[in-house]
Amino acid sequence: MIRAAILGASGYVGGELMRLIAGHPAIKVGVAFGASSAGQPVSSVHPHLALAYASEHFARWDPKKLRGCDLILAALPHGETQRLADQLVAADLPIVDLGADFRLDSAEQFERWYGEPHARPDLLSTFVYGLPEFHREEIRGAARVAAPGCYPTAASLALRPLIEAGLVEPTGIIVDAASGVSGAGRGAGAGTHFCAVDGNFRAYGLLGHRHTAEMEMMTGASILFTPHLASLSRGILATCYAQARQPGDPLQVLRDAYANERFVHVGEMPPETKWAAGSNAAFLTARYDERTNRIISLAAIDNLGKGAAGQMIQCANLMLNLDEAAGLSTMGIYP
Ligand SMILES: NC(=O)C1=CN([C@@H]2O[C@H](COP(=O)(O)OP(=O)(O)OC[C@H]3O[C@@H](n4cnc5c(N)ncnc54)[C@H](OP(=O)(O)O)[C@@H]3O)[C@@H](O)[C@H]2O)C=CC1
Ligand SMILES: CC(=O)N[C@@H](CCC(=O)OP(=O)(O)O)C(=O)O
Repeated sequence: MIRAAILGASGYVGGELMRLIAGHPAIKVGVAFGASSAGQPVSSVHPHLALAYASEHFARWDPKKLRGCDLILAALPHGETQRLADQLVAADLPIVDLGADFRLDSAEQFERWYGEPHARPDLLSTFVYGLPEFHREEIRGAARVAAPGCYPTAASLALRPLIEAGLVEPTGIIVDAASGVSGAGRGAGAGTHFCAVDGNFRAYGLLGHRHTAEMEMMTGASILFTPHLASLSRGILATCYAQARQPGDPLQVLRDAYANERFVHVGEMPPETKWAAGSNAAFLTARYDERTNRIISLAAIDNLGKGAAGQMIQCANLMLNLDEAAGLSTMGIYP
C-alpha cells in the first residue's frame, strides 16, 4: 500500500481525503497532520470516520514523520505550503497541494490576487496544474501537482471546450457560481455562521475574487466572476454566459469533449449540486440562445469532491500510475 501523509487532515478537505482513502484499494493514511487538533483522536474531529479510523490521532507537524510515506496530500490554508516548502522539497515525495500557493503561473499573478509576495517563486514552474480533464499527460509524469480551486474546476469544465472550439467569444464571459458553506472550511465565522446562511443566499467577492485568475488562466478568456454562498453543506453550481461567436451546438461540443471522461457527464437536464454530492463527478449542460446570441453553460460539482479531495486523489492516482478512478465514486448521494 502507498502511505499518504495528509497535511491539514483535521480540516473539511482533510476529512474528505481520509474518507476517500479509507475506501481506496492502493493508498492508506500514513500520517494525518493537524495543527490545533494535533494529539486529538481523528474521531473527535471527524466523528463520521470513527469506524474507519478507530485509534488514529492527528500528528503535530514534523518532517521526520514523512519518513516511510510515499505521497504528500496537502490541504492547508493558503501560504502554508510555501512556508513548509524547504521541508517538503527535502522529503522528495510526490505531492498534491490543494492550497493556492502553486496554482498560478507567475509570482506577479499570485501577488496581484492574494495581496502578498510569493515566498518561493522558484518553485512555481515545478508544479503542474491538476485538472486531469485538461492536463492528464502532464500530471501522469509529475512529481508536484497544484490542484485547482473548486470554483475554477466547475467554470473551466463548463467553458474551456466551448472556447477551444471557437464557439464563444473569449472576452467578457460571465460566471455566476454558488457554493455550499463547506467551501469556506471548518472554522465558521460571522459570514458562515448558521444564522447568516440558513434561509439566505448572497453574493460576495464582487469583481475581485481570487479564483478569477485561475479561471482566466485555464480558459484564456476574460471573465467576470461572482461567487455566491448558498444554504447548502456541499456543492457548487456554476452558470456561465458567453457571447456566441459562430453557429454550433454547445451541448454537442461538450459531449464530444468529454466523451471519454469518466468523471464528467454531459446531459440535457440542468445539473443539480445534489447529483454530485459525495462523488468526484461533474454534471454539465449547455444551450445556445438565438434571441440574445448567447451561450449558457452549467456545471455542478461537489466542492469537497471534484472541487477538492476527489480531484486530489484523481491526480495522485495518475501520478502513481494507478487506475485514475481508484477510490473515487461517480455517483452522488440522492435524495
Ligand atoms: N473547502 C473546500 O471546498 C475547498 C478548499 N480548498 C482549499 O483547501 C485548503 C483546506 O481547506 P479546508 O479543509 O476547507 O480548510 P479547513 O479550515 O477546514 O482546514 C484547515 C486545515 O489546515 C490546518 N491548519 C490551519 N492552520 C495551519 C497552519 N498554520 N499550519 C498547518 N496546518 C494548519 C487545520 O488544522 P487544525 O484544524 O488542527 O488547526 C486544518 O486541518 C485551503 O487552502 C482551501 O482554500 C480548495 C478547494 C475547495
Ligand atoms: C464558500 C467559500 O467561501 N468558498 C471559498 C472558495 C473555496 C476554496 O477554498 O478555494 P481555494 O482553495 O482556492 O481558496 C471562497 O470563496 O474563498
